[in-house]
Amino acid sequence: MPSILDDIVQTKRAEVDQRSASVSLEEMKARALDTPRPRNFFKALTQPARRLKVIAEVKRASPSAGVLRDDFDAVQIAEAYHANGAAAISCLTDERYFQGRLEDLQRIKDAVPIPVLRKDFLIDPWQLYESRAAGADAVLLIAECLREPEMIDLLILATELQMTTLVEVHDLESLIQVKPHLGFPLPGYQLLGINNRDLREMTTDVAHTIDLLGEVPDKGILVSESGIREHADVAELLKNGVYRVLVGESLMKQEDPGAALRELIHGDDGGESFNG
Ligand SMILES: O=P(O)(O)OC[C@@H](O)[C@@H](O)c1c[nH]c2ccccc12
Repeated sequence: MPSILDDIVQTKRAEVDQRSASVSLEEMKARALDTPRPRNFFKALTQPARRLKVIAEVKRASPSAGVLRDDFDAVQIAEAYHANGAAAISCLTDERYFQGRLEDLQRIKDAVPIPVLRKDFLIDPWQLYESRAAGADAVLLIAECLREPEMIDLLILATELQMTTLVEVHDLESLIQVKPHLGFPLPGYQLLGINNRDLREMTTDVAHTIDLLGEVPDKGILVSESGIREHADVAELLKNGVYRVLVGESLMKQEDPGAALRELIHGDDGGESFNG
């Protein structure tokens, strides 16, 4: 069954062709190498181990949910996330499907001291240079969007650029395919994301992460992504040894995303904390 990913990737290819016609690969590379060294996203997510780490996502809209909030100030939301316990920020930069902007990432990077992930559909080296030039500390590579040799090339380039890669899979097959490349070309640069959202059915189920755990080579680099709505979801993941989560929609939909993040981390009884 075709998924929306096929459409998105096609749009991205056209976008990259168009944009690289006005800014050449060489020029983008020069801009990237002229940017300060990235913050260590990998370390922020893995140290100390066995401690809940939340990547809080700044996302205005999504194909599955439409516009998530009307009053949207990317920097203000990122600052609220930082003040309420986020280990890192994820910023959607895709314009067409998520109403994001690369400029949001740039402004967030300047405003908060924690590392920032560029959440987009990255399929071409030009986009990795562009990410680094915009201040991204980490990039997303989605296994279902890339052939294996493309994944390998992009993993090498991201590492050369000193950015962490979040390697995302949904399907079991993709997980089996990417497994040997985690820790490549250098350990300490790749995290594994399991996306709980089924892009064909447009459904999410947190249990999906737990279902795939048997094939996860190292839980210490695992991030459970999507559909995490409340503290009970986090508690269930922690019980299964999953300490890292990526959360967007459930926070963005609340009037006060910072307070929502605090509640997600600690539970609304205010007492029980997995963060100590
Ligand atoms: O908003 P949610 O359900 O909390 O999910 C966040 C994040 O996992 C989701 O935005 C996402 C996961 N993988 C992606 C790839 C591209 C764009 C977006 C995504």
